Amino acid sequence: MLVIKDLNVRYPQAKEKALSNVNLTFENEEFVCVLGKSGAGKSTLIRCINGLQTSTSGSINWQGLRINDLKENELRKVRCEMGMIFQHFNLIPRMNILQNVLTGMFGKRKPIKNLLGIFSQEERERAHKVIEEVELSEHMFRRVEELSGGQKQRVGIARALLQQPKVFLGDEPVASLDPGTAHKIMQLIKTIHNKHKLLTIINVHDVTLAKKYATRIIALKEGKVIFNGYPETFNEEMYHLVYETNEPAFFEQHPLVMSM
Ligand SMILES: Nc1ncnc2c1ncn2[C@@H]1O[C@H](COP(=O)(O)OP(=O)(O)OP(=O)(O)O)[C@@H](O)[C@H]1O
Repeated sequence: MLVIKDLNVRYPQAKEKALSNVNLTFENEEFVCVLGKSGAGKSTLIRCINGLQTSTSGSINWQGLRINDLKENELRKVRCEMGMIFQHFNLIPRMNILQNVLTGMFGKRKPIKNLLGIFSQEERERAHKVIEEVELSEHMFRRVEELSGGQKQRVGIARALLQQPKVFLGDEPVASLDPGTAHKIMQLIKTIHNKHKLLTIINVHDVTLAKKYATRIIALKEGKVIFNGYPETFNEEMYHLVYETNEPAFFEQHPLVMSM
């Protein structure tokens, strides 16, 4: 269980808080999508959860451990339990898929072994298995720079999966992809989420995707939680409030999209 209590984040020199009195509880195996306008605080929230961003006040408890009080080596262990995928993939372009995926193990190994690129047979086999899970086995030795965006995100997912995480975090993982590919990647994330029984927390801009895949939606506005509930209850009124727009909500106009 992940419990966030009275979390506040104010960046140095910032006038407003990026997160303001955030209180949230996540049960293991939930699939949560976080919505909000640009600048609402979504990335800050994700970065706080994996300890990349320190909080100004408040607490984050993961399985009874207070993340924001941990020393660097303890934090490293917690981060190993949190696989992360990114909008721009954060891969090493000149390295091949297998080499990129193997970096997912780095947190749990001796630095010298990482530096020399020494991996046991068992470690390589595990890497092959996760590459198979994201359906990239036949491209294993291709350089990442030659891949499409969707394939790159599959590599990112395989790398995170190799960590054997308990939490899967995504900071806009489908924002750089076309709508069809975005659906395929969300479907893959959901399949992996179900198979590995992960707690998944993902920032998305696309409400339709959130409503289709999430078991819960959280919406942030100016650093505050303004919606926390079932996807089906995130309605047009809430859409207008979150995105400060009078435009009709696409998902309400096209019920067929919801049944895709
Ligand atoms: N490193 C930083 N230093 C100062 N201010 C920051 C920093 N990172 C984010 N902010 C500010 O904190 C607020 C929340 O930003 P955050 O990136 O968390 O929002 P977001 O909802 O993820 O936005 P986007 O959808 O555009 O990625 C914004 O006002 C932003 O300008």
